[in-house]
Amino acid sequence: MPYQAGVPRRTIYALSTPPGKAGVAVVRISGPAALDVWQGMVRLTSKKARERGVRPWRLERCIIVHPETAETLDDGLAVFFKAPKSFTTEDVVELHVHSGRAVIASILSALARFPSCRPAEPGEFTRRAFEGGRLDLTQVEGLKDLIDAETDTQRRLALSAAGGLARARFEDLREEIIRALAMVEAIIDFSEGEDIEEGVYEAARAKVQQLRSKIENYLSDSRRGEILRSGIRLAIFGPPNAGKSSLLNFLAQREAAIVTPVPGTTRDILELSLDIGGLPVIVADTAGLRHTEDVVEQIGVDRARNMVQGADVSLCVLSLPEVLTDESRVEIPPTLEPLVGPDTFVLLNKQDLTHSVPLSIIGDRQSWAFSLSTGEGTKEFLDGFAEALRKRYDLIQDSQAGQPLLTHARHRVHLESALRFLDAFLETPAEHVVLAAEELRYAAQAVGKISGAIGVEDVLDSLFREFCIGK
Ligand SMILES: Nc1nc2c(ncn2[C@@H]2O[C@H](COP(=O)(O)OP(=O)(O)OP(=O)(O)O)[C@@H](O)[C@H]2O)c(=O)[nH]1
Ligand SMILES: [K+]
Ligand SMILES: [Mg+2]
Repeated sequence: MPYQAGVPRRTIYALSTPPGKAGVAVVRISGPAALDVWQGMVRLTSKKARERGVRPWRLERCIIVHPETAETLDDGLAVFFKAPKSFTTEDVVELHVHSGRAVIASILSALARFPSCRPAEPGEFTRRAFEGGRLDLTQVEGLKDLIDAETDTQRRLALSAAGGLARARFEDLREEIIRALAMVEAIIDFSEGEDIEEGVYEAARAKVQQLRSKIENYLSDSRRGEILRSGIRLAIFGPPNAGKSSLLNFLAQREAAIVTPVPGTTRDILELSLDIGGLPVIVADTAGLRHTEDVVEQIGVDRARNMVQGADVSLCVLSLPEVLTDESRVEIPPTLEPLVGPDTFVLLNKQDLTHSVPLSIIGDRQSWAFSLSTGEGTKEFLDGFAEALRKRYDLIQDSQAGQPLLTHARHRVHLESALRFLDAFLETPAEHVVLAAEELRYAAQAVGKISGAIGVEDVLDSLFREFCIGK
């Protein structure tokens, strides 16, 4: 339930670690009655600690007792986070206990004895952190992405969002729009009969021009952030029997796809989520592309083409002995030409079947020659390919500067709408200054929606005073 002023909040509790047998479980309690829970259930083990009383932010040895019967439920540790310096910004108590079904059940049912406490709803601790202003929406998303992260890149991306990088950038943007708005508002308020400094409207326009290129800059990230968060979609394609399914199996390190000497083995698309050099990649194996009378195979071929066209990255696998010319050059088979773009990676498989070394590949596409049968050249491919992906997604290791900002489609939607409002402002002639101001207000709101901030009046008031207005 969202926070309502004047309505006292219930204290919530939940097991914050996964249920099951484990060394430690954490039960979290947040809200005004957290200290009552401490008084009722935590008995500090050391006499000294008992004499000192509750000290916030310190992990204390204790036994956990039932608040009514005083029966010992477990032996563990407890910590009190005093508001507002806690995750939720409320008083929080954490009980670190043994993770066993009966222990947890006894503690949760003891907590239910407090009339001011109730079990937390899913995500409610984070929701309180958001309502308490501890986290904005981008941080909430970052936190969720962090928990879901399966590769190093995703972890890094989520961690910087959770740490407030996106929040700070969007907040800056919103404040700058409000500054421009304050300039325009000044014109409205002071135009009648009073002198206003020359060129204020022009200054506001110049500022909006700047902001618009900043936003465009954020938007022109080739959707890197979203792609990295959800996984790079990679399509493996090529003629039948080139070794596409063998490649998928090599990348997955298991026999995921059927491999046979029969051309046309793969028909349906087979997708796997893999970690390639720390990057999340959704790899799709596809049917070999060739002309066929077989209806089923034809469907597979159509699907393969669509897959390649819709993928973020495509990898063309060819059988080296089949594409090598007499002059040791590689020729892309004409049937594949339309699908092989300048960004397509080319893999020349079955190097074990030929003695000649390929001299060049048409164009300057990145390519590797190897043999999936003998393993020759596969390590070089894997390292080089991961490096190429990192380069393509512009990931400068451990540098926040290289990290894309927009990790959710939602961010893009709001930024695009902000851009439209800024454009509308720029198109509004100076004599319609009231309408122009309205566009800027919408633009600020659109950016505010990214972080979940609402209302601009507060910031407006304080910023308004900063402006130098003629007397
Ligand atoms: N000599 C040699 N044979 C290979 C190599 N890689 C794969 N093969 C063999 O080539 C045949 C075809 O391999 P697949 O992986 O099924 O090829 P594909 O491209 O998926 O074929 P389709 O699904 O039919 O389009 C199999 O018999 C593999 O064992 C290699 O590097 N050298
Ligand atoms: K095959
Ligand atoms: Mg196959």
